[in-house]
Amino acid sequence: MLLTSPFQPEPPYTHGQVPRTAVLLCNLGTPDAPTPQAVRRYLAEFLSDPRVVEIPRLLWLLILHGIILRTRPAKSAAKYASVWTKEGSPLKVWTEKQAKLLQGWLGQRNHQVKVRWAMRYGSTSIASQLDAMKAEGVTRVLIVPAYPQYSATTTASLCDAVYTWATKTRAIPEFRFINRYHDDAGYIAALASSIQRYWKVNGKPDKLLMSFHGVPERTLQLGDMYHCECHKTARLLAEALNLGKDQYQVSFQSRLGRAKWLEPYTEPTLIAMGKAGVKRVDVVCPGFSSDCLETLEEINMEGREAFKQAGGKEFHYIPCLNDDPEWITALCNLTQKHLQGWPTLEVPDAAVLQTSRKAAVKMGAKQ
Ligand SMILES: C=CC1=C(C)c2cc3[nH]c(cc4nc(cc5[nH]c(cc1n2)c(C)c5CCC(=O)O)C(CCC(=O)O)=C4C)c(C)c3C=C
Ligand SMILES: [Fe+2]
Ligand SMILES: [Fe+2]
Repeated sequence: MLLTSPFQPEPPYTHGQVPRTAVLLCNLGTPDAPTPQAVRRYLAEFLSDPRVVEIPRLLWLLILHGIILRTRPAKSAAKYASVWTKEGSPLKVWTEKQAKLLQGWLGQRNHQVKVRWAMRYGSTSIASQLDAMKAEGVTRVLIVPAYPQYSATTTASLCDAVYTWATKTRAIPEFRFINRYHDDAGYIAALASSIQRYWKVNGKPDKLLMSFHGVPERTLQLGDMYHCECHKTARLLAEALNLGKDQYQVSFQSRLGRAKWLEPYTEPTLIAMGKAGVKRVDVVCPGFSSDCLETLEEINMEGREAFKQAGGKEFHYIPCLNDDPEWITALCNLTQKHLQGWPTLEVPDAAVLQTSRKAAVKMGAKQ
């Protein structure tokens, strides 16, 4: 039966049992290839987002197009090439794997929930995944950011992408957003276990450096709680590891531009440690749930080099949680908690469907 009225039920409603609740695991995004052209495309979209760079628009667009997009893509592409895998960019590979595992974990608990993954910038966009979900008859979507700490530059920007898609959509699904899980017990325990496992094999360092992605300091003055959430994660992690205040440090990496960002910066911290006679430092990046350019290249390559050149002897990089089973379990528990009240196994109501069809026909819809 073909209906053309505004009350037209969407196709999946006319079929049998369909999963109608979905989870969308969202990460930042990454270039399609480690080439200057692909990196330029990615950076142009990323750095044009007013959530990411909050300086007067015209001035920024001049700097972005006049300087940054002329110089950075080639340099960044070479860095991406140094971490690229056969399957593609590590950020994409891990995010895809996490979504697959989360689907399996939730399935084991008898949830008829479809799990998809998306990137805020670049391919496998949030809009394309929401379109695909709608085509599958999904009516409720839980947005799960890959960022444990809330920042307007990342988390809020994901929300913007969802809302923008919604402005162009007639029948909008119900949405829920997880904003933060920086102090989630499962996330902290997974981090602590992965570090303890690493130390069991490799011994312990003189210092553990917990390096988080930086943001401009101004965002803190404007009310972004990111800085505080990173420090809370670090404190809880140190407590779980039984570390004294002199055994760990927090720093912020990946600064871009000349403005002051959250301090202390990671690289100068590593240099200061090397100069101060710290023999072994282990670096962990608790704010990144997947290894990516910022951890594999900036920390494990550039950071290592900086520490050693400053006189440090041993540098260890402790990988991100990636596909760690304890982490996937924590993600599953977190997801389940936020799905509460949403039936995740549902049979479409045939009576309601019949009534809406009759109403549509009455109003002139063709059969
Ligand atoms: C003004 C610039 C940037 C802000 C603010 C920012 C915040 C921010 N970013 C992440 C997570 C990631 N960033 C990644 C790469 C990356 N970040 C910036 C700039 C800002 N980030 C740039 C220009 C790049 C691209 C790489 C480069 O050219 O240096 C990545 C890795 C992407 C990958 O492909 O591997 C992640 C992840 C967070 C969590 C955050 C704020 C809290
Ligand atoms: Fe970034
Ligand atoms: Fe970087």
